[in-house]
Amino acid sequence: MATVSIPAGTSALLLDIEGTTTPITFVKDILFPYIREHLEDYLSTHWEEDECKQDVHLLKKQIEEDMRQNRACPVHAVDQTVHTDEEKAIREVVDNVLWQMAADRKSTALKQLQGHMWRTAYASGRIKGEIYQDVIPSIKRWRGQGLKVYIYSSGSVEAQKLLFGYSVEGDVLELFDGHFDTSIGPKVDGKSYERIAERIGCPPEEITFLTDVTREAKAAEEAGVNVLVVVRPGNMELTDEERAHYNLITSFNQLELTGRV
Ligand SMILES: CSCCC(=O)C(=O)COP(=O)(O)O
Ligand SMILES: [Mg+2]
Repeated sequence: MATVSIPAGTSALLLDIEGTTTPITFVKDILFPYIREHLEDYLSTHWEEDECKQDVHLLKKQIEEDMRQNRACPVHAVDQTVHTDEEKAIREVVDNVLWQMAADRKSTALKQLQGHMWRTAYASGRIKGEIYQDVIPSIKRWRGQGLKVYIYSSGSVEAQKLLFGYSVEGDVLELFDGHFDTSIGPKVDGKSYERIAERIGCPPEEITFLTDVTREAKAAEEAGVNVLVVVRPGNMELTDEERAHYNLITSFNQLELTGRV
C-alpha cells in the first residue's frame, strides 16, 4: 500500500463521514431506511413538542427557499401555530421529506430532523455507527503526533455525535476536537472551509480535508485547504481527470505525516 504524505505544516485533519470514515451502505441501507420506516409515526408522536415544531418550521423555510429558486418540490404549508388538520399536515411533511431523501438532498432542515429521529435507534442499540477498521487507529496515531481532528459532514452535528458515540468501536467521541455540519455552509462551497478554518483558528493551508466527493474536494481546494480523495468500496467512480488531479487513498493507514515522529 503506497504511502501518501500530508504536508509538514498540517495541524488539523477534517474528515467527511459517508464514504470516508463510514461505508455508504451504512447510510443508504440502515440509516435512511430507518427514517422512511418511522417518519410518519415519529411526527405523530412528537408533533406537539417544541423540537419537532422547529424541525417542521425549518422544513417549511427550505420549501420557501426551493420555491424562490423555482425548484419543483412537494409543498407543505403547515403552520403549527394555527389550527390545521393534523393528519393532512403530517402527510404533507412526510411527502416533502421523502422527496428530499429520494433526491439525496443535503438540506440542513432534512438533516436536522433525521438526527433527531436516529436518537432512539442508537440509544436502544438497534443501530450502531459503522466505522472502517483503519479509521480509529489512524486518528489515535495522528492525535499522538499533535494533530487536531475534526468532522465535517452533511449529517447534523447531533447525527455525527450519535454515530461516533454509539459506534461499533464504542464511544469514540473523545477523539474529535470538534464537529461541523451544513449550518456552517454547504460542503460544495469554498466559503464553508474558510469559515471552518476561522472557527478552529488555523489557516486553511494547515488543514487537510478527506472526502469521497470531488465537488467537496474542489470547494476545499478553492479555499486553500489541502485535499485527499478517499476511495472506498461503493464510492462514486472517479473520472480519469479526477484520478490524475487528486491524491487518492483507499485507507487512512496510507497517510504519513512528513517531518513528524
Ligand atoms: C453522519 S449522519 C448520516 C449521514 C448523512 O446523513 C449524510 O448526509 C452524510 O454526508 P457526508 O457529508 O458525511 O458524506
Ligand atoms: Mg461523503
